[in-house]
Amino acid sequence: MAFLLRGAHAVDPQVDLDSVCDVLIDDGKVAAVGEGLEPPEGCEVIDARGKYLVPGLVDMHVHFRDPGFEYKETIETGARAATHGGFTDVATMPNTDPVTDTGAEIRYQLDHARQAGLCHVRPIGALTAGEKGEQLAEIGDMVMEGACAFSDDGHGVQSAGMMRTCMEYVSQFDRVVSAHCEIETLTTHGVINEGKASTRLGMFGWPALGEELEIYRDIELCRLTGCPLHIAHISTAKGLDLVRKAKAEGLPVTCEVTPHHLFLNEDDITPAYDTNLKMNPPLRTPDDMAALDEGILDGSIDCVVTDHAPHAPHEKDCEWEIAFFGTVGLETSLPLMLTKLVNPGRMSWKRLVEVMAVNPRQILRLAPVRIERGSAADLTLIDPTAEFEVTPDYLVGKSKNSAFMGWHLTGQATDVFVDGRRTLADGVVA
Ligand SMILES: NC(=O)N[C@@H](CC(=O)O)C(=O)O
Ligand SMILES: [Zn+2]
Ligand SMILES: [Zn+2]
Repeated sequence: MAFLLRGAHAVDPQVDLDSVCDVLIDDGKVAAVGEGLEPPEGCEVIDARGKYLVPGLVDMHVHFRDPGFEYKETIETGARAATHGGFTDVATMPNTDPVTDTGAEIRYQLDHARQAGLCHVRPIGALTAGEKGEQLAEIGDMVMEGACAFSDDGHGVQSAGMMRTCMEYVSQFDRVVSAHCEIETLTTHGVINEGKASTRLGMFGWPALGEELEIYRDIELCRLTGCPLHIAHISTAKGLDLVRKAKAEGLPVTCEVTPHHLFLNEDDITPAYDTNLKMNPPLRTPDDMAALDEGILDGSIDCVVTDHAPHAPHEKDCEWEIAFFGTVGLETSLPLMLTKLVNPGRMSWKRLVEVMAVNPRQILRLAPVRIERGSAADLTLIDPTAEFEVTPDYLVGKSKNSAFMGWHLTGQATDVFVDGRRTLADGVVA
């Protein structure tokens, strides 16, 4: 099937493209980019005037809960949510049951993703067997089967010696270690950021120091081992300063931020105590939020990820202390970035494409996708003016635990193409 997208504003900093043009998709590839293109026989013409066309969006940190917790999300329902959110690629974290720590588990995910037939699913393998932090996982086997990166996300690897071994081992392959930075002896029992929020509410605090110390440790291990390091869901101003310094020294260090840490802080938790605002790491202070905002705009933060963490109603509809950690995010990430940063003119479209498409592909060692002849036709078409409210019905994923429920947002993906197949058509998942 061929498609001619007419009159979209195409943005791709990789080929210095930022103009209104036509794009022809044929045989899974971008077949032509130009003005006044004529549709070949049997080609579907899509009126894309007023919309933006960008290289397909990538979310390099999601939890699809499959296998093991399919009541929260499956690879199929997660892929539907990703597609609805405008993504062509997602990288899935290995804290499944069993943990994704062997080649067979990587193959399971790729097989199920193929059956779903929507976005590309790029499995991240565990660093240690069972994410127990004791023995190396089958890292070589997982590379062979297609693991795009390695992480024990859900925890930090607590032992510095074990983390060193992991990084030495991974450094033999062209892969990055994504580190959930948290020293658990500092965060045990914590349910909310330590400081004003924990004191006022009388709840166990979760200190920023737990993240900052482990970021420091992992940067030094990166220096020692040469293994590329990616800091997952960075949430503190000091942690970001450490990443900035490491980058300035030329170390192979990158980091990501979530929309919830960019657009919410600990003061948003009261008065409602909405447990959808309980996540790991916790919402931090307004000052941390301001530092992350600066970091995503100035290039210190490399990409935006959702940490899409689906949970069932009974795991959230309870007291704050016992609620599970996490919020879904795939279907609100792009709309939030547009509403809060791009539409008000604080972030350029070029920068949006860098943080949501170009940089995550680089970090995951995926082939680049460009809006130029011959590239894979993995593309996202965006209506920056579409207004909607985040409601349970708007979310097509299996779980509805969104920290942004009830928000009014402007801008969303209308169409997605994956290898030239139209997986989202006028806002409807194929
Ligand atoms: N972020 C969360 O609050 N939860 C994640 C775990 C994680 O990303 O560390 C989960 O798997 O539920
Ligand atoms: Zn994590
Ligand atoms: Zn996570």
